[in-house]
Amino acid sequence: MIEPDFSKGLLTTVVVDQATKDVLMVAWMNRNSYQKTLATGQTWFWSRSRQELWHKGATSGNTQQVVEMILDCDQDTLLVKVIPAGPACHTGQRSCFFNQVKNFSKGLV
Ligand SMILES: N=c1c2ncn([C@@H]3O[C@H](COP(=O)(O)OP(=O)(O)OP(=O)(O)O)[C@@H](O)[C@H]3O)c2ncn1[C@@H]1O[C@H](COP(=O)(O)O)[C@@H](O)[C@H]1O
Ligand SMILES: [Mg+2]
Ligand SMILES: [Zn+2]
Repeated sequence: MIEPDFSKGLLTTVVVDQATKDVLMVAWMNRNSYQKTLATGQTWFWSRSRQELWHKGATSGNTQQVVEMILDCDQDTLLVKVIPAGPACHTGQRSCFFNQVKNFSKGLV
């Protein structure tokens, strides 16, 4: 099995909805959370702010069932395709990405 490269630190992890392809959240994994994710089929992260192992949904119930894990070309970023049990974001939004900065698409073809 291909192995992640932890030599530069935590694995940046992009979580997408398997069905809609929406980006749900970006978080970080250490070796332990990576192994836990592989072993359990649910997402586990290393919370940088709380400095603790974090099983996504442990308190909210909004766990993420892993469908596929893909490493990028140099193995330092992980894409995880999931089936979410509920909103990914602690605000209740489905995705953490709802703060539109600017939309340049008007007038583009
Ligand atoms: N549930 C979430 C959650 N879901 C998605 N995210 C995103 O995950 C990112 C990475 O989390 P980190 O803890 O590593 O946060 P960070 O970016 O280093 O620092 P902060 O943003 O926390 O200041 C956050 O920036 C959010 O964009 C969340 N970040 C934090 N939580 C908290 O996690 C706790 C447990 O929630 P559940 O796992 O759903 O039970 C609750 O206290 C939630 O407030
Ligand atoms: Mg943050
Ligand atoms: Zn969020």
